Amino acid sequence: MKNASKNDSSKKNAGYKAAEYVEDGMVLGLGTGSTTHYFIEKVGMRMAEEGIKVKGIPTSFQSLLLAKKWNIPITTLEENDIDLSVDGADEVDSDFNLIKGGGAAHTKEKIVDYAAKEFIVIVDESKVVGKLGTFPVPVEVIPDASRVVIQALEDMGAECEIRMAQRKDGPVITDNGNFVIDAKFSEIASPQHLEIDLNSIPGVVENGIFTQMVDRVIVGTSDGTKEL
Ligand SMILES: O=C[C@H](O)[C@H](O)[C@H](O)COP(=O)(O)O
Repeated sequence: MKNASKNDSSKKNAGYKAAEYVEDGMVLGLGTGSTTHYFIEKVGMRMAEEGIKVKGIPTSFQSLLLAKKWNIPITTLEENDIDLSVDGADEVDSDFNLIKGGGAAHTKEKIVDYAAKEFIVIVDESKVVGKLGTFPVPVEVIPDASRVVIQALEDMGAECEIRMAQRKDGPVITDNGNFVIDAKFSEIASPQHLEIDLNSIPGVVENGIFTQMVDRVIVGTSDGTKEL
């Protein structure tokens, strides 16, 4: 699913630009993925070089490890509100609707990103689309419900695959112990409605459509950034 190294300088430009929005004392939502990697890196560098102090709420085990690497103190939603969350996306449209979950982290990401006072999305140009839906919608599902959820998704017109692990036999297991079904819809007419409809299938934990929550989209290019 991932397109990790291809657009690295664009991802770095986007991640580093987002780190300019971080202020001393902020609690940050730390998204997941190869673009957010650069945001976390730059926040860590600013802490070391400028002496700013922040705390982070990771959205995955991957972002927890990265935060630890850069000495960003970890906190939780129990203890703190989030000032700013920064996260990547697999697709973003002109209304700032997103598909996320290419790294199977969308459930925690949605909790953290929705809870933030400000949410910035960082992408390279390949993620900007006219209409969502080329990228299949990741749907996290309780393992026992997989078959019936696939049936319900197919009834809604999707082609479905349980996401398979690499270097492990069998399905990807999320940080929450669940499976991910990648659901390819031929058309997503209304992201808002689909986001709600998918979550009303019993057994679905969360889906990767994010709507009505993004404040700013920073697009990294090979020589800088632009905003949508
Ligand atoms: O589950 C993973 C996340 O939603 C990522 O933020 C998304 O897949 C984008 O990742 P990347 O920046 O690696 O393309």
